[in-house]
Amino acid sequence: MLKKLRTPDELKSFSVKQLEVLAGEIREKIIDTVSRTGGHLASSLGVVELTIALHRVLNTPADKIVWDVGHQAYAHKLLTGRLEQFDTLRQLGGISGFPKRDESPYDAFDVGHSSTSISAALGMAAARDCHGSQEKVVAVIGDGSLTGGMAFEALNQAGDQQKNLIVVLNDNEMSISPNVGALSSLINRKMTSELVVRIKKEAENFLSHVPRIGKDLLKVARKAEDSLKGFFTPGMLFEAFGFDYVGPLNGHRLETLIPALENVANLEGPVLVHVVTRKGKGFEPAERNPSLFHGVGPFDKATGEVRGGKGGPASFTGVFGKTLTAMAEKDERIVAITAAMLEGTGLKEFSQRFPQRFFDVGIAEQHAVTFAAGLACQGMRPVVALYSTFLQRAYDNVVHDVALQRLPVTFAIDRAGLVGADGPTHHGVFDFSFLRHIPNMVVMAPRDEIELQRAMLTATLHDGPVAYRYPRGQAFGLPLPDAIEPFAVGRGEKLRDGNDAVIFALGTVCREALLAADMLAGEGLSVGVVDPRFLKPLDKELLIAEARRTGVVVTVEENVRQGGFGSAVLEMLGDEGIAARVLRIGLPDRFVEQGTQPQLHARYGLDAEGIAAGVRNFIHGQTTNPQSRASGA
Ligand SMILES: Cc1ncc(C[n+]2csc(CCOP(=O)(O)OP(=O)(O)O)c2C)c(N)n1
Ligand SMILES: CC(=O)[C@@H](O)[C@H](O)COP(=O)(O)O
Ligand SMILES: [Mg+2]
Repeated sequence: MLKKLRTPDELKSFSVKQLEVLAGEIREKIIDTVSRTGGHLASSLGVVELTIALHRVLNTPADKIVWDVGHQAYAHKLLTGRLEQFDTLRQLGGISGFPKRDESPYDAFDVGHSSTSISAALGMAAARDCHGSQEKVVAVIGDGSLTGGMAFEALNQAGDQQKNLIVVLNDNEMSISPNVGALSSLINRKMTSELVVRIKKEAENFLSHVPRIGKDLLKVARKAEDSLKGFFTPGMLFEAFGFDYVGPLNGHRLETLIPALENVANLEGPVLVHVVTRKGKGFEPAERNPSLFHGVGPFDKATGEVRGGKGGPASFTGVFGKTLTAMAEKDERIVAITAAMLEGTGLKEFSQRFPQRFFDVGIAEQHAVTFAAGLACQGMRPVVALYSTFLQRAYDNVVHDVALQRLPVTFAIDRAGLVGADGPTHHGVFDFSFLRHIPNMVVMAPRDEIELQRAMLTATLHDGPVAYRYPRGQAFGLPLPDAIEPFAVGRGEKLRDGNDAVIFALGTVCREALLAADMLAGEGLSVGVVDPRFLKPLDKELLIAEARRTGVVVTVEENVRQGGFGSAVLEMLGDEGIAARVLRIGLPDRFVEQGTQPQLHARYGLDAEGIAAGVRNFIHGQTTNPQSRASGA
């Protein structure tokens, strides 16, 4: 059936039985493909019926479906003409793991970061009303993504404007890990007993003071099933925002889901449809362990065993998590904060060892940073572990709430550089540029895991904001020393002498620069390598001395060239009046596509061969890096 389907419009002629068969085929295709490509399996499996029902009821692409995060849109892709390309999912040159307007007219909004769907859908609804057209606009948001503040900013405006807008809340009680926060307790109707007692007291107090009807209301409330626990429904929350509330609906029963959505589609004003689904539905290992199968690498579809999961060096994330836990044993001021990325940021062990000093704030990066600022004001040493791409959300909080007050907040920036298959929404290639101009910040990029530990200790000893960044994936397997030695702030290290040119390589690219220098030595070129360690403050003395000595400088960074480390070196040399030729190797002024990390490093001249080619050409007089030119820099 899936093979024969040409457009989602054809779903309108299918019986519910046929649609159920189709759902099975879609699941099979998703499991089979993701078992080879890796990807966001559990979230996509959970919304197969919901996706079918939406496409059956709506007239897409005229009607708009705005997926939040977009990691659950695989069924949507299969229903909207991408079956043939589906095997290329998340591969270099293949289809994206997220909705993309360039990829299909059915993809209404580009996404990858969470909590944007209601804002974007409301914008579309407002535009529709300006144009005087009639299309329907639907935002589909998960319970995890609803913890992001932007979702509430949008609900606030939507309830006020009363535009025709449908928000589908896909409630599977999971973010990547189990969902957190008071809101999730309300939505899942699993209020903790303290919360129930508190609400009960407050509500009874309130109701007993309502003139005339208060006492009756109180009686009703008391009689309600499970006392007041049953009286408070998630619907009340959304109704308070001016939405009509429909639900909770079983998100896997097409025979009830379709008519319910048909009714909703005819309602006026904003409507919130609460749909309950099971993350990983239809693949037992994913249902059992939805966190593992949230974003998973290739696996054996017969057993659910994830391939290549064990063995090999620890990841940078793993070294960070272990080291922070060890440091927290010695320093009681250290607390750790994650924004819904417990496993992703390596904080699981810390959370178990120090439950009182660990905070998962939900998908709320801005709040995470300002919350850390509050902790720091009161003498704690908060470490906010965020992916580079998600820290973008909290830029003003870093500036205004942390740096301005010179608060000792540490930013542990994971997934810095090119992350691979998630692609342009997730590459962490801007943090050098958006951090280095902030006064009071210290910014480090360790070249390996030993240096990561040193950066971590340096951060806890420094009385002000510090950031250090490290990449996705395995570290180099270096033996970690028993004692960690902190850096002197602003001091780099010369790793190799050379007279024809010097490479300043910041971060894990340093290792590739050393390999490049080896290659060039084989060709008779003498190239030095310096690890600057600090993006800010720069080790001026060392960098200027090396620039003066060789007169030929090559900077290397896994960040956009605009405003990054190379720019900092150019500014320094300009300010100091040093005449040196400078080549900047880094990422171009455009969004980098998806692909494996090695593929992308090679494409953008950031591996040893690429760096060697750039340096060789530059020494021989070519003024720009050929790799960057070929890739559009
Ligand atoms: C701003 C931002 N922070 C963090 C993430 C990482 N992330 C992706 S999906 C996800 C959980 C989303 O949970 P939910 O919306 O409930 O969707 P589900 O996977 O349960 O279907 C998180 C934390 C993100 N994409 N964007
Ligand atoms: C959709 C999303 O934002 C996350 O699931 C992200 O893909 C996780 O990335 P890692 O696999 O690097 O943890
Ligand atoms: Mg969820």
